Amino acid sequence: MSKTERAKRGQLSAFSSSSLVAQISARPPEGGASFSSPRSIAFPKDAVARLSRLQIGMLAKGRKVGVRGEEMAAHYAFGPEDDIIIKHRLLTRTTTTRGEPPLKKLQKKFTAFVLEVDKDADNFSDCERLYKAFLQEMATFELPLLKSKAVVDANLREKESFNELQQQIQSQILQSQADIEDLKRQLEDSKIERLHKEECEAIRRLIALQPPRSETQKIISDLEAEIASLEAENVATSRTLELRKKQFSLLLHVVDELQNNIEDEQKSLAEELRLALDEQKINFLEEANGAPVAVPMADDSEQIAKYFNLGLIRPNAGPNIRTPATAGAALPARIRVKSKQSTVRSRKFSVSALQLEMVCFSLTRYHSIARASVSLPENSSNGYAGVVSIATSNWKRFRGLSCFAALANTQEIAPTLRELCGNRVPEHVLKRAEEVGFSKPTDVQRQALPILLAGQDCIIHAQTGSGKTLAYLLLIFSAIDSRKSAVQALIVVPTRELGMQVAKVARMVAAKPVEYDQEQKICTVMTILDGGMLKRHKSWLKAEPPQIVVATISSLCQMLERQIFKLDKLRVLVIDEVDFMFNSSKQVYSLRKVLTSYSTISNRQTVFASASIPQHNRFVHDCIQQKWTKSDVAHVHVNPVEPMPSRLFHKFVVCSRREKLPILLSLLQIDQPKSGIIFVNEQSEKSKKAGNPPMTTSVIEFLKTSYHENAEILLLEEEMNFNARAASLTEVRQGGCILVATDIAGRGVDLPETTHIYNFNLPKTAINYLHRAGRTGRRPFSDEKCSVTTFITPEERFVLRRFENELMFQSEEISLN
Ligand SMILES: Nc1ncnc2c1ncn2[C@@H]1O[C@H](COP(=O)(O)OP(=O)(O)OP(=O)(O)O)[C@@H](O)[C@H]1O
Repeated sequence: MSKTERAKRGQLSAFSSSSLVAQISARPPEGGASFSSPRSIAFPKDAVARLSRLQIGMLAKGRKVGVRGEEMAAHYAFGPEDDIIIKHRLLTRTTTTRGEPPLKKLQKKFTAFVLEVDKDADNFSDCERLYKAFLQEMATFELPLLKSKAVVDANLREKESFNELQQQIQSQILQSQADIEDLKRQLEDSKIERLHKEECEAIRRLIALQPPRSETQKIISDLEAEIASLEAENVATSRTLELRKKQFSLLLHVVDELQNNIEDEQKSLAEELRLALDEQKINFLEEANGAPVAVPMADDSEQIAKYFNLGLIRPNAGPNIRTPATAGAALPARIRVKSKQSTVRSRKFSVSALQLEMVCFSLTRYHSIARASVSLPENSSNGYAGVVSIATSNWKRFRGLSCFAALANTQEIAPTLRELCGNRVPEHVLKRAEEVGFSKPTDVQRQALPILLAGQDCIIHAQTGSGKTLAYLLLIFSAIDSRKSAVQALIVVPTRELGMQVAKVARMVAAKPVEYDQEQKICTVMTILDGGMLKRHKSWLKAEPPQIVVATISSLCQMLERQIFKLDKLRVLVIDEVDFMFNSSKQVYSLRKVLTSYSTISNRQTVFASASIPQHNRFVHDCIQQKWTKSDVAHVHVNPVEPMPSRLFHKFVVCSRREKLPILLSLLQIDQPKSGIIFVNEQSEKSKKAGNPPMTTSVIEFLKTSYHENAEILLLEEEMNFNARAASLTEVRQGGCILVATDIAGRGVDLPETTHIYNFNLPKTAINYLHRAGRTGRRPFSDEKCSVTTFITPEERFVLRRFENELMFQSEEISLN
């Protein structure tokens, strides 16, 4: 389409059919032009006269057209929408053979007419002709407009009936939906009814199987009688037991006294003997000057008689050395058996010179060892003041010798942590451990470290607060290479709190000691704990993987599943609080995966640790069977007859539930604990649903309003967020706080300042009691007495008694009246 055509169309489009009709019908202004066109047509002044004739004729025609236009407009009375439709149709529809839209054609005729009028010539007849042609063209519009109007009317009517139909359908749909809902409800009801009927039938059948009521009542009354008699028997047995206990302790006391008397007597006789011997040998020893001393072999009947009288020698059994106090001052000593095959050394003992001599004497006298000697060097360079040397062709003969056994009864000199670790643990770690006060090993460290450092898998089973963490950390430091950036040790813990604590100890021991000049790459420790910062860990692991990872099982598995890191370089895997992890249905699946799928026993050393491993023999068997550990796994069970630290003093208060809070307050006021933990059971689901506040809240609120001593009251429970929990623990570590906590603080958390534990609710199991109680008495070499007080209702007494039997402790009832 050309520009001019588009312009024309634009002009025409500004012309609606109605406006055209209106324009045509408009009266001409007085004395002005008789026709108005889309563009205002200005007649030149000199042409007015010439046109006057034409004007008169046109005026008449114009009026005619105008009247006609008004009639049409009135007849059709189109609205603006119709106007648009008609305009569109008139502009676009082509009805003529020349293919022009009607309006364009009409406009052309109108334009031709106007131009003719505009001509400066006597062309009235042309104007007349063109005017008629224009009117004729206009007449052709009448029929299409009527048709359109009819179509529009029909459409409108159709639309209305359609709307009506739609409304009807809509209401029918709504009705049907309501019917469907009704039917559904009926179906559900009938299903429930059927289920109830089936249940009723099953119950009826079950009831039919039961014996008659009278028979059951008889059985119940028989059982009640039996229980009553058992209870009576139990009471009688308890009384007898109490009596026996008292008798036994009296007996022990008497025996102790007797033993003391005997020892005093022996001491003075031994002193006498020593003086006599000294006198006999003084010259000989002086000559020897540190060289091996020959023990008299011939004619020693007098000596034997003396030793025998002193009770130091039993015939055919060798020397009976019972305590280091039996003779003279104690010296560090050792027995050395030298043979062709090898040299065997005994442990280090604390014995006196006289005892060593007696060992030699015994060996030569009773075991026919020709070459037995004792050396007593003046200055001991090797740390031993005396060594019994036995030269023999077959040392195995001496293994079961009573003198070894006898020396074993003497007080053994405990090795230091450094001696235990030897050169397996890096020097900077040992130095740092000593710097923070870990120089003497605890029992569990003494027993477990040789096994761990020899590379054996191990189950460390020892009392709470006994130092298991340091034992496995020392193994880790011995096994990893701090120059290699790879996860070489993994410690899995059950809670975030324990994870944070283990990581803290690991970082503390890994740090560079003060005054340590040597260049040393310190190994890094990462914690992956629940609710932790996955993104930060990802980039850390990507940039430079840490050597040690401390993780809770769920977070760890998340990372392993997403392959954020792998355990292909793992050398040590530690599972702390292992019994808890295996007992938790949420954790056990992931734990098994870590033990068997993500890493294998052949590539790593596996360590399990806990203060409570119920059915430990079964557990050891499972470890081997399920391939969680190698088959030579060692079970280091320290102090199995005393599962709890002996310096805990157990007490209990019997009271009703309502009395608990005031009694707790009175106890706190009496005990005045520097630092204490009040353990409260977690809120049950039933209580939560009933909308009751948790017990922790009640205790906290009560203490905050009633306990006015100089101690802050803090809270630790699962519902708190990670940061709030960490903040509570940090504050409690500083001391001077009373912590109200659920069992979340019961496992592994190390708060050495804690002196008092209060079980506001009786723990659910004996194991829970053990771990709660174990939050106190956590200074390995301290004698400080700590107390555990449990609040029980009268009905709970038998449960506490069961705990006492299971955990082998005794608790004392206290009364505040
Ligand atoms: N050799 C040591 N010398 C001095 N203190 C030690 C030694 N070993 C550990 N400790 C301290 O003993 C306390 C208890 O140690 P740890 O937390 O390892 O006990 P645990 O056996 O793991 O107890 P739990 O079973 O309750 O977790 C800690 O405060 C620790 O610093």
